[in-house]
Amino acid sequence: MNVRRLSWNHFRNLRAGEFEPCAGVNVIYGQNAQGKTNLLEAMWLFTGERSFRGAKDAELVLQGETAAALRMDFWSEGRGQTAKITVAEGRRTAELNGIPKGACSALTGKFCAVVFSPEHLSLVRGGPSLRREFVDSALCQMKPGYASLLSGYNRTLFQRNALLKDIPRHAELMDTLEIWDERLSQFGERVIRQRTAYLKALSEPAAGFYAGISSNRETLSFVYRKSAEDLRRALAEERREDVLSGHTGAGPHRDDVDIFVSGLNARAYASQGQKRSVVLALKLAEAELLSRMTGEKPVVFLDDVMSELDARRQDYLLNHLTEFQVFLSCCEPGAARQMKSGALFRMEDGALSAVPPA
Ligand SMILES: Nc1ncnc2c1ncn2[C@@H]1O[C@H](COP(=O)(O)OP(=O)(O)OP(=O)(O)O)[C@@H](O)[C@H]1O
Repeated sequence: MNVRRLSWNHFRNLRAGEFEPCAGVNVIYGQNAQGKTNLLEAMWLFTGERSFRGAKDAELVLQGETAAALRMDFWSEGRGQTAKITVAEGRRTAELNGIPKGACSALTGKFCAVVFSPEHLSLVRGGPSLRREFVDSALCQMKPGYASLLSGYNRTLFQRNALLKDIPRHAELMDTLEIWDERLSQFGERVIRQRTAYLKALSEPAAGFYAGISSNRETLSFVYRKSAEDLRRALAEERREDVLSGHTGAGPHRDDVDIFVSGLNARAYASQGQKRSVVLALKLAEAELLSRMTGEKPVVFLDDVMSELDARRQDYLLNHLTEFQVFLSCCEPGAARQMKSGALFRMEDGALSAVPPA
């Protein structure tokens, strides 16, 4: 899968323009606030997902204008395809190969990508919910039934928590808790099984990418940490505490993923560069698993990834991710000039220009 050509009109600070990236690594450099992330965001929207910055649709339109338009020619499913996105009146609509598709989510699965942005560092630095979210959103993409399983679990959890809050005022409700415990543990055990299996599959490519990024000097591993070994039993044993707190204390909504760099917990011990490398390895491994499933290599967007990485790690990203089409944004073109192949572009005040090889 790769992007052949992108054109834009009134998308954020990108007024009107187009570019034709190469099939390998494309480096977009420029000073702060020139539009590099905006360009990656424009391409990312063709995955059918929301902006990776969590932006509202109305914010995507150039200030003072009423609509933004994007057009992407890309290679997917063995043929050239064209998709268009229009952002107007606060919503995004799409067209694929000349056919109007309505909401942009209709593009899901047509153009696949993974993205690293500095906010994703909280995957290592932040609390457990972000790590659960990473696994859950990957599973939602890969396993069609997972989203409904997860929402079944969350719905049941919500209902059990509501009941826990009612019990102090209506003691007779205590007897009904058992039904919810049974339902919750059935959903919960399936969620745990799926997450564990995904992380097991992810561990080999993630370890491989991390070994590459660290020039084989460090290792990456992770384990799924359950809040209870036996969920059914934990729910029964902790009923009294749950009633007192009004919350369910055990279950996949409390689980975590422990990440280790060379055997040490990354959240507590990893350096800034190591944390960045961990997130990169996880994202690339996610791309690898997606490609094993779909038979297509997703496009990789790396926003502002180079800072805090030493020369060897930068070299890995620029010269060793040969299987993927990569878009990488950075402030300084220095490291990119060491690229053995690939293309270099300069972004200045929303205008993109190709920089000829030195
Ligand atoms: N809807 C919009 N209309 C006009 N300008 C916008 C809009 N949205 C964002 N911008 C402008 O785009 C610029 C930011 O672009 P972007 O986030 O792509 O920067 P960047 O080149 O990635 O910078 P950095 O290196 O700091 O991350 C800012 O100047 C911002 O004001």
